[in-house]
Amino acid sequence: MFEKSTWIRLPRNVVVGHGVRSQVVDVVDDLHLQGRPLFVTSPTPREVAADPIAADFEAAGIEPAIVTIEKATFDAVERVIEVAEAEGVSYLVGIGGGKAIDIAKLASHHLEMGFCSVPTAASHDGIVSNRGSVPDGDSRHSVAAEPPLAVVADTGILAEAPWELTTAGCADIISNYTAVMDWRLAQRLQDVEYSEYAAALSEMTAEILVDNADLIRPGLEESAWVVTKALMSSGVAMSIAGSSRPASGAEHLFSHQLDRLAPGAALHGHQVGVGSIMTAYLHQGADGIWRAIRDALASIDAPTTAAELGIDDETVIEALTTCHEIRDRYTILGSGMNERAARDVATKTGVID
Ligand SMILES: NC(=O)C1=CN([C@@H]2O[C@H](COP(=O)(O)OP(=O)(O)OC[C@H]3O[C@@H](n4cnc5c(N)ncnc54)[C@H](OP(=O)(O)O)[C@@H]3O)[C@@H](O)[C@H]2O)C=CC1
Ligand SMILES: O=C(CO)COP(=O)(O)O
Ligand SMILES: [Zn+2]
Repeated sequence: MFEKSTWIRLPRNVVVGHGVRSQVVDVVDDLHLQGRPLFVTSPTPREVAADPIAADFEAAGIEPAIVTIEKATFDAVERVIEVAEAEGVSYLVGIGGGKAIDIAKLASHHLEMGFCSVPTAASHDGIVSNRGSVPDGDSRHSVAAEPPLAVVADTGILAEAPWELTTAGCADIISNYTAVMDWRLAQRLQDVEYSEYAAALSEMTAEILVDNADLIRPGLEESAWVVTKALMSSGVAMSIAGSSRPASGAEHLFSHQLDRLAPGAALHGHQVGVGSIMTAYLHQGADGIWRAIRDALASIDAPTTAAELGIDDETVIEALTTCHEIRDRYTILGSGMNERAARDVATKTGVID
């Protein structure tokens, strides 16, 4: 008898466009969310978005509680939970980059409350996904969490955010190519759970972004539009899969390990982009897609070398040779690369000198 079942949890309202920040009140109303919200934000997003949105709520007769967090830590998640309980709020709104949104996501999961995502930076595909990522001891990768009930992405705000945040979001999407290669490999060799729909959506998202790379330029609001739609699509692929597999393979292992070895040196998306150049080479060799990935990254001003990441060559080698250990996720790295092989791929792809 066929007994498989699946739950795909997706946002109900996705609103993207110029000036849609002022529609957060309407979106919440449309979802029939009652009572007071708790806004979870961080310092700059508070100024550019959370305070004006709070004014819209006040004008509608709803007084939001606000927590401003400085760092993505479990202490911050605890603080948000405490404030939510003390203020008697009934839903959360994460307003900011990945830090604020992931903290709101994890807190809402714990509180069993709905939450809405209002990104102020198109910096990675966690803005829509059902995955939350907050450093936990040595662990840096995402865990299952609450997906947002709604996403409101104001392209006016996203276009004014620092350009490198947008190029990081693009690179996170471009890395879907190698994430899907790893997922297919793991399915063939380890029979891991696999969704052709999620894999196809993730790959197609990377393709569309690369095909539109010439629209991705600083100061162009259309760039924010193209990138945000890709981030949404990639987040949906993760929700369909019920895991981050469609958007996270060995290139993400490499990035998570860099986060431990060189904390804060580079943005998540930039690290996975450089990782993707190398893991594409490992999958397909010299004549494969690695050059196209490198050229697409270069064309949008994303880093393609260790030096551009601000990370030294030896740290790249250490991350490459150890990152297979950090998670139970089968990838092209198998049971690990030795130092010579790591140096070879990093040199041949120009990531190190
Ligand atoms: N859930 C998932 O699948 C994933 C989650 N992540 C998580 O996301 C976080 C990283 O995300 P990221 O967005 O880079 O980090 P942040 O939220 O820290 O934002 C990066 C920087 O951009 C600033 N900023 C945000 N929006 C604007 C704006 N509109 N204008 C000017 N500055 C702005 C922030 O300011 P300020 O410091 O004032 O807040 C911060 O300094 C990490 O915690 C990581 O673990 C990463 C990948 C995937
Ligand atoms: O960043 C992600 C997808 O782009 C999430 O992946 P991880 O599960 O590896 O954290
Ligand atoms: Zn990512």
